[in-house]
Amino acid sequence: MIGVHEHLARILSTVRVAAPTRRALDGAQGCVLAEDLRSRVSLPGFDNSAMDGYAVLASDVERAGNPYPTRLPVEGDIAAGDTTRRRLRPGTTFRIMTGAPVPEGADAVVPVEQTDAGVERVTIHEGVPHGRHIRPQGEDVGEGQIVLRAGTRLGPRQLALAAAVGHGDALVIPLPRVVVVSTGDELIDPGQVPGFGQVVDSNGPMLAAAARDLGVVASRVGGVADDPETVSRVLRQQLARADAIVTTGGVSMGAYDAVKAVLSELGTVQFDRVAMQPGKPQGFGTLGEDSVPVFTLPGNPVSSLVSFEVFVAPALRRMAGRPAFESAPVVARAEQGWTSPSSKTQFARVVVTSSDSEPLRVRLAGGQGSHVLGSLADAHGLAIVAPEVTEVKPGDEVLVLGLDGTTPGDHAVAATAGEASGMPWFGATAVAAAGSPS
Ligand SMILES: Nc1nc2c(c(=O)[nH]1)N[C@H]1C(S)=C(S)[C@@H](COP(=O)(O)OP(=O)(O)OC[C@H]3O[C@@H](n4cnc5c(N)ncnc54)[C@H](O)[C@@H]3O)O[C@H]1N2
Ligand code: MOO
Repeated sequence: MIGVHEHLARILSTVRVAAPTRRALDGAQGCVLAEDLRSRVSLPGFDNSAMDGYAVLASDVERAGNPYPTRLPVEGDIAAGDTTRRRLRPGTTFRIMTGAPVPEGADAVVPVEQTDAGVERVTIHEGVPHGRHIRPQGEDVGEGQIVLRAGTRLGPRQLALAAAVGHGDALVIPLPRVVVVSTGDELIDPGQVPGFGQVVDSNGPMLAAAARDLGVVASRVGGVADDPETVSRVLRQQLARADAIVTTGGVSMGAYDAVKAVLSELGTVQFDRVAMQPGKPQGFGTLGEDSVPVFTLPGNPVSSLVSFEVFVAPALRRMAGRPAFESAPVVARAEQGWTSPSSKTQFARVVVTSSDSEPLRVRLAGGQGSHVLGSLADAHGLAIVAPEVTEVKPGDEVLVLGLDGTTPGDHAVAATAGEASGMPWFGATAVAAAGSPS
């Protein structure tokens, strides 16, 4: 038997970051940048108004107030999108909208609320100092400045910035395309009612969803018969469209374990018994001319999910140009005791709870058998119990790896502190403390 770290090390030293390719921003979400992006413009691109109001020379309105307001003639309107260059003559004003270019000669904007909102002439009740409510050109980003570094993952905010500074595309690491292949004569498609001896393919939808949750592209082939010729044909077909293949089932000691039979002859896949529970029978290697990584996961549903989280997810992140582990396990305290197999790393499915003042706490999410799907759906994380530990006692500290890309405790904080007390972070105090927009 080999250790979890040995199997993972072999995987991570084999998989490669995909070759960069240029993608339109709309198709680059979730990709990692393979180049530094420089701003092609300055942001804002021109001095513009932060308020709906009147562009003025501040000195013209400095005396405006009760009981003596200032009256100015309005030379016209400037709306956002107005591309005419205008000049403000001292002693006059333009009505201006938020985002519209400030006319040359104006050095402040009086918000409409401080006026009588006049169209031809405006009465200003309260003046503004020089520069007020003008967003100066280049205040945010300077032209030529590097705004996003190679290695940055493009999420909504990064895509917004890339677009705003003049880019329509970017050189990125493409998202790996994963194909999940479920093998087993007993499998039928989701939505069908199983007859005696039949089992619905739940691993396929689960692992494809887990891969998408991770931010890669996933598809699946369900119910592949436990017959070497069929498995071999399906794998060869999928090689053409896959950057990684994940199979489930057919890798233990059974007489009909076709995946093992086929891949023992093809490619570099090596089958090992990994000292972990669940997830003992594992295989990994590459296949085809392009050395596509192939992960053969055990068929038991919990075993396949744990194997995905521990071995496949880090590899896919690495292929996508991301760190293999983006969030470290957190420490939590066991609420109850449980046993763990000797000389194996145990990945126990746990429910995580938290309260404001105490450390995170965990309890087992129901039965721990490798086939137990009901409680798998309730779990928030996997408690990692070291091989030398055979018993976790109440109060012991354990490390917990989040499931579905979450950090353990996040959901618990939301559920306990949030819903129970009316989402205090959206409360009146929090909003007032955040200040007013400009
Ligand atoms: N003699 C031994 N038998 C077994 C050993 C062993 O060491 N010696 N290891 C056990 C362990 S541990 C595991 S894990 C399983 C792994 O088995 P396979 O990978 O060969 O998987 P199958 O036999 O095909 O299926 C196991 C189990 O999972 C169900 N299954 C399979 N695919 C799916 C799917 N897509 N969706 C839902 N459920 C699925 C299948 O019906 C079986 O019940 O081997 C032990 N045996
Ligand atoms: O590894 Mo099996 O996954 O122990 O049930």
